[in-house]
This record gives sequence, structure tokens and C-alpha cells, in this order.
Amino acid sequence: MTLTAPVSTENTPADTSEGAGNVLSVRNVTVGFGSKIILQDLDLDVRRGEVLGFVGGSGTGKSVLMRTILGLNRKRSGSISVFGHDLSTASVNERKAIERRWGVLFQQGALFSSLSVKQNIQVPMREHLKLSPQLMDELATLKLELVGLPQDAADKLPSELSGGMVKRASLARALALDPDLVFLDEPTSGLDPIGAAAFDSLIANLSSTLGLTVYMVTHDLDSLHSICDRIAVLGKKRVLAIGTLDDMMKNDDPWIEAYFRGQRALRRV
Ligand SMILES: Nc1ncnc2c1ncn2[C@@H]1O[C@H](COP(=O)(O)OP(=O)(O)OP(=O)(O)O)[C@@H](O)[C@H]1O
Repeated sequence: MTLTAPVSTENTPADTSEGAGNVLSVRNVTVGFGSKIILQDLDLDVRRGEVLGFVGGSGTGKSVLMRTILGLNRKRSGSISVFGHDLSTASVNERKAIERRWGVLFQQGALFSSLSVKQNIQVPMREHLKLSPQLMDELATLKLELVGLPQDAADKLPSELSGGMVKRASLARALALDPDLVFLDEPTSGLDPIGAAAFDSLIANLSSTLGLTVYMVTHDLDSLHSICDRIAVLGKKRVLAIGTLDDMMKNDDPWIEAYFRGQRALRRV
């Protein structure tokens, strides 16, 4: 049984970041709203196949950065390349082809409340592919299986699901087009510790079996410890530090020290 949707490669730009090993590169990006600058000259590289955890104090701009990469916020300057293509110079068709290679799980899931789980999973398929209803149903069934949801969840509305099931359904939608890169905005927020741990292992499994690159905004120290290959810290309008958990434990920036070695962090041990 294949898990791969029959995606046409027509118009899909080739990955030109040969040898660089980065699926995402952000250079000198500045974003602001009115007179308020949120991000200034920010640089970031996300490596192919890694799980990158993105942390930072509340309001530092983690969601703004993710939304800017996705093209939902305007940047004032700088460049963003995904799969080796500068998004600001990509044609409409190239942009669509790039978008087809990423999936997004927004905070709170952002499922369409009037659509069933199955219909939600099929939204990206309808937008990007021309498939028969039967094939879309088969693919939705596979995605439900992939994220560990029972098949009877397919016809339920989001309001009929538990918090953990909403996260899984949102992940199934993010995986609808077999992406190479997924953006997860606080995927374990609102889950109990057992549900959060189960969701973490699901992400780790998907990342290793599907070769996914994962960009994950999180406040969850357990996720950072258990599944992230590297961690990026946002502060002072830029990426303050990026590296392994060990690197973070050695970093003497006051915020990083308090976050990784403060009282809350020590309670985990
Ligand atoms: N569309 C917008 N217009 C004006 N200001 C905005 C807009 N979007 C975000 N901001 C501001 O940008 C700043 C960063 O917000 P953002 O949501 O990215 O923070 P965050 O790091 O994700 O925080 P949290 O961890 O609490 O979710 C905040 O001061 C917020 O008010």
C-alpha cells in the first residue's frame, strides 16, 4: 500500500540548493507592523530532515516569523528561500509548486468547523490536485491511519473530536500532499502530558519514516528534549542562538539559561 499521492511533478521547481543541505534559508529578514519592528535582520537555516524546535518568550515573534515564511505576513526586507527557491522572485506557478511541498499545522488546529475530518484532509488535495472523489477518499483514509486516528473519525465534525484528535486531524491535513517540510505551531499545547508525549512520538516517527523536515514552534520542554535535533531561540528580534540541546545548556544568555536551566527546567529531571 503506497502512502504517496500521485502528485504530478509538472511545474514543480527542482531543488537548486544542491549540497547546501538546507530546505529553508532566511536571510536578513525584517518584519514590522506600523512603527513596531518585530524581527530585524533575522537569519535562519533549517536543514533537510531535521526536527527544529523554535522557542522564545511570549510575543517575541515566533508566529510572525512562521507566517512570514508562509507568505501570510509581509516582510520589509531580506530574502526567504525554500527548497532553494527565493520566494519573492518565484512565479505564481513556482510558488504554488513550492506550497504543495509543505504542510502546516496552525495553533488550535484551524480546521474548518463545518467540514468533516475527511473533507478537511481533502482541502489541500482539492486546491492543488485533480483527483477523483474515490481516490481522495482512499488518500484521506491513509492519512487518518498515518496519524493514528480511527476510521470512524472521518465523518465527524471537528467539534465532535477531543483536543488530541483535533491535533491529529490537523496533522493529517498538513500531510495531505505528502510534504517534504511541515510547519507545526505549538502542536502539543493544550494536550495532557501523556497525549503530548504520544503526539511527540508520532512526529518523531513521521519525521524518520517519511524523511520529513519539521519546523516546530513550541513551549514544550519535553518536546525539545525528546524529539528536536536542534533548537533555535528567538529573542531581541533575531535568532539569538541555534544548536543542540547540549549547546543550549552551555549558553549563558540570561533568557536561555533561565529557560533551559531554570526552576521549571530542573523540575523535569
Ligand atoms: N497582524 C499583526 N498586526 C500587528 N501586530 C502584530 C500582528 N501579528 C503579530 N503582531 C505582534 O507581533 C508580536 C509577536 O507576536 P507573535 O504572535 O509572533 O508572538 P509569539 O512569539 O508567537 O508569542 P506566543 O509564544 O505568545 O504565541 C506581538 O507583539 C504581536 O502583538
